[in-house]
This record gives sequence, C-alpha cells and structure tokens, in this order.
Amino acid sequence: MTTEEVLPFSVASVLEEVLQQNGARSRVIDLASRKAEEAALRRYEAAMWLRRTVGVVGGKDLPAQPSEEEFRLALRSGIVLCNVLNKIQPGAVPKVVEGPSDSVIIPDGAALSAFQYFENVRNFLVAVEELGLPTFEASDFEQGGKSATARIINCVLALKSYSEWKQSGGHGSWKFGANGKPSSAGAGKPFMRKNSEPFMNSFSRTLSVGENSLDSDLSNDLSEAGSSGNLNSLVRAFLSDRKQEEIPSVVESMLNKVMEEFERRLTSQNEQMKAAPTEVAVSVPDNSLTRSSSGDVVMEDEFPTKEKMEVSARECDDQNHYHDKESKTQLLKRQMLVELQQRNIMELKQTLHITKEGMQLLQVKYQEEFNNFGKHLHSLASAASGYQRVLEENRKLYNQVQDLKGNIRVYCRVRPFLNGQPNLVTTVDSVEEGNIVITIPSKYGKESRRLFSFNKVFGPAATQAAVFEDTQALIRSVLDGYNVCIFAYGQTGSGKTFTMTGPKELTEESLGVNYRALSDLFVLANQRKDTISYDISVQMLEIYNEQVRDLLVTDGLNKRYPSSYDLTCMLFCIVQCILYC
Ligand SMILES: Nc1ncnc2c1ncn2[C@@H]1O[C@H](COP(=O)(O)OP(=O)(O)OP(=O)(O)O)[C@@H](O)[C@H]1O
Repeated sequence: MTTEEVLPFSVASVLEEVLQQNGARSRVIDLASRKAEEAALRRYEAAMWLRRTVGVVGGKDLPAQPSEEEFRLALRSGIVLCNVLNKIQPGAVPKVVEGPSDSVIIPDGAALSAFQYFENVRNFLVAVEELGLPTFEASDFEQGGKSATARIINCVLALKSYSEWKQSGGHGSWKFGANGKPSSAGAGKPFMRKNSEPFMNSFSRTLSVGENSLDSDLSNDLSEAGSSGNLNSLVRAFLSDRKQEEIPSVVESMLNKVMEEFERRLTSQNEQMKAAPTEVAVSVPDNSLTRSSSGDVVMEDEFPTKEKMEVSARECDDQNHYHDKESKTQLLKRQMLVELQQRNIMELKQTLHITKEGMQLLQVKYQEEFNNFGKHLHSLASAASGYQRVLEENRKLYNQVQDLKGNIRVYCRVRPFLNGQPNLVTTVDSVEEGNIVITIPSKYGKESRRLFSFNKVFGPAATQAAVFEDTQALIRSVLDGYNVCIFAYGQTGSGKTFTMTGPKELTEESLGVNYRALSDLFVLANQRKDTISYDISVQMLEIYNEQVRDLLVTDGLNKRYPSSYDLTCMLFCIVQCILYC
C-alpha cells in the first residue's frame, strides 16, 4: 500500500506542482544566467580560499578569479588539493607526488604525468572520503564541463567549511551547507542542506529511517524516487542536485506542510485504532496493512525499513495489549449489564404474568358482575313493566273508586258568624258527617227541625285544608284524562269566594281550593315528568246576571264572554290535559 493510498492527496503531485510553480518563476528571471553567476562566485570563493591556504604551488599561482578551465587545470595534478588537505588534516595524504615538471607552467593544461596526478587525486579523494566530505570523480578533471567543475568546487568548499569548523574548535556537529554530492560510502557525518534540514529532520523523524538508508537513497535520481513512491528518496534526490539558492523557501514550506499533514494523519490513524480496537484489522505477515471496517487505510506497505517494522510491531503489541485489557474490561461490564438487564427482564416478566392473572381474574369478575347487572336490569325492566301495568291498573281502580264515590258530589259548608254578629242565633241544630239539622222557627211557637244530607258537611270550624282534602283526589283524575269540575254555590256572603280562593289577606293556611288544586296539579305533573308530559292552561270566567266574563282578558276591561250560562258562581275549569306515554 503506497503513501498515496494512505493520504487523500499525492505528495509527489503536490511536490511536482510546487516545483512546477517554482520552475515557472525561475524561467521568468532567467535561471540559467543566475546559475552561471552563482557558479562563478562559488568558483572564485574556492580559488581565493586555496590561494590563502596553500599559496603558490610549484610556481603556478591559482588566479583569483579563474575560469572553469583554469580552475580545473590548476587542480588536476592533485598537488594543491593534497597540500590543502594536509594543512587542514595533517597526514591525511601521507605522500604527495611533487614532479619535476611542477615548476613548468603548461598553459594548455597538458598532463604532467598521468601517474602523478592520478596518484595525488586518488589519494586526495580517498582521504576526503574518509573524512566524510563530498567527493568527485578523478575523471572530472578530464571531462570538464559545468557539472564536473561544480563537483570539484563543491569538494573544495566542503574542505573550506570543514577547515573553518576545525579552526573554530570543532564543537558540535559539523554540517556542510553547500550544494554537493555527499559521500556515498560510510560517511561519518550526514551532509544535509542547511535550508532543508528542518524538513529532512521532520521527515526522518516521521518515517524513522536510518542514516544509511538516507544516504543510499541519495544515489537515486528524482525520477526513480518518484516512480517508486518513496517520498524520502524523492525529496532527497531532488534536493541533492540543486543548489541551496534554488530551493525557494516556499517549496520547503510546502514540503513541511505536507509532512505535517502526513504526521497528523498518522497520529489520527493511531488514535482511531485506539478508539476502535475491535474494528482494526490485524496486520498480516507481509507487513501490509488492511483497511479498518470504516474503510480507512491504517498502514502502507511502502515503509521499507526494518527499524520501522520493529517499531510498528512493538507499537502494535502495546496497543493490542492495551486494547485487550480494555476490551476485557468492557466485555466484563457488558456482561454485567446484560445480566442485570436479564434479571430486570425476568422480574418484568413475572410482574407481567401476575398482572395478566390479575387482569384475567378482574375480567372474569367484571364479566360476572356485568351478567348480574344484566339480569338485574332485566328484572328491573320486568318490574318496571309490571309496575306500569300495576300503575295503570291502579289508576283504573282509583278512578273507579271516584266513580263509585259519585261523579257529582255535593258538600255543605257552614260559614261562622262574622265579626259583629256574635249575638245572632244560629239555625244549625247539629252537624254529623253528611247530615245537617236545621232548626226552623215556627210562627206559632212550635219549632221544627229539618234534616239535609250531603256527601259531607263542614261545620263553621272546618279549615280550608279539611275542605280541600276531600276534593284533592279529583286532581289526580284530571291528570289521568278525566274531566273534573268544582264549583261553589250559595247566597251572597255565604263564603263561596272564601272557600274557593281564600280571604283577602292570604296565608298558607287560608289558601282556598283553587290554589291548592293548582299546586297539587304541578306537583303531580313534576313527579310524572319522566313518563308523561303535560300541557297546562287556565281560564278564569265569571258568570254574573247571566253574563259570562273572562277574568284573565288583557285587551279591554272585563271583556264579556259571548255565551250565557245559567250559573251564578265562579267556575274553575281545567280544560286541557294531554298525555304522553
Ligand atoms: N268559613 C269562613 N270563616 C270565616 N269567614 C268567612 C267564612 N266564609 C266566609 N267568610 C267571610 O264572610 C264574608 C263573605 O264571604 P264571601 O265574600 O266569600 O261570600 P260570597 O258568597 O262570595 O259573597 P258574594 O256572593 O256576594 O260574592 C267574607 O268577609 C268572608 O271573609
């Protein structure tokens, strides 16, 4: 699994994009001329340092500002290089071949002696390589060209830097800040670019790649590194062939951001693995990582180093151990929770079972009660039906009794003496139930008595209630649909109005038959309101001197009734009674 599969973006593509942008800008400012100028400055710096360090060697002084060819020819014998190296590191080159021809200036740069300069150059390169300084090829003196000259200059400037470091006491780790091809074999010190150091440190720290691995990767070119997907090789190969000044800070910033993002995502992956240990797939023997259940890639198969594999394995072991303990604890908690829930469920089931039984008992009980209620209601309905029949029969019997008593009943009431009549002598001899004996004075001194019979005779002491009591039963017959008529008859002042209505100042005891009859009528109608609805209306008539007058008329004074009756009493008549069954 490659880096591109781990990250949601391609590091190489980001790098290429940044480089392309940088390239575009470089083209604008004419990078070629700038390179040439910078190369010349570096060459002059190297020459100046050599002149100061070794002076004139073999009568051939190195120009202060040599051309590429002059610089290369001045150093091709290896004598200058060996001498300067021995000054920095005494005994680094034990034997320097000083040929007789050294005193001869050969303008065309022809070879002094192939053996001489080959031995010197070889010894110098071996010594330099042992010091871990950047080297070049011996053939670079013959090939010439910008690249070969640049490698030679790079080596000289590395010597210069190393010399300055030693002169300053050699404290700390020496680092060569110039662009150079670092040693490829067993270098004691890493040659890192000063500007790229933060990025490289971060990258090395992130990937846990060893120094040797880094150095070996430096031999790969950019295309090889890019095609393999190894970011380390890609960056190092790219940086190794370029000068410090050619690497804009923007590129390094971008690379730092890429690595920060890379680190952040790796950290995030680790946290996700810790958070969801059961979801993380176990690594397989070929060191490739599988996807988690959420689909995230958790490792790549392109991390090549053994150290990283071991570190990853240890981390995985630690994480697995931690996850095992945590998962055991969680499993135990879940088991306890499940057991608790199972107990609760059992209790709920028992409660539900008891409730069901209770409900069934209640249902049976309610069913029984409901059946009993039904039976009781049925019996009540039967009783009510029987009651209605009985009641109807009772009515019939009641009215038959009234008939037997007589459809026409005549009562006699004797008015007492009024105030101012106490000395008068009454003619009533005796009163007994339905008989009254009247004394008839005789003109010849011999009194006679005469007996009169009525349905009932009320004496002077009879109350209004006693008079009404015998007529009260007729009111019920009215509500059963019978016609009833009660009227009073007698001479003027005999007490008709008093009996039927009452005195002028009415009290509850002095109420007459009319008030009491109407009151009873409404009481009975209210008692029967659930079964019978009554419409009640009243008329009040007066028949006097054969003239009938409506006493309740409102459109005129005592409107005269058109009919004439042979009655001279007040009439109370209940004219309408409608039955609803
Ligand atoms: N039972 C009685 N007890 C006491 N006072 C009575 C009784 N009956 C009648 N009176 C009184 O006798 C007087 C005459 O009675 P009432 O006016 O009822 O007679 P009436 O028959 O209606 O007379 P009229 O035919 O002229 O109208 C009234 O003052 C009345 O209060």
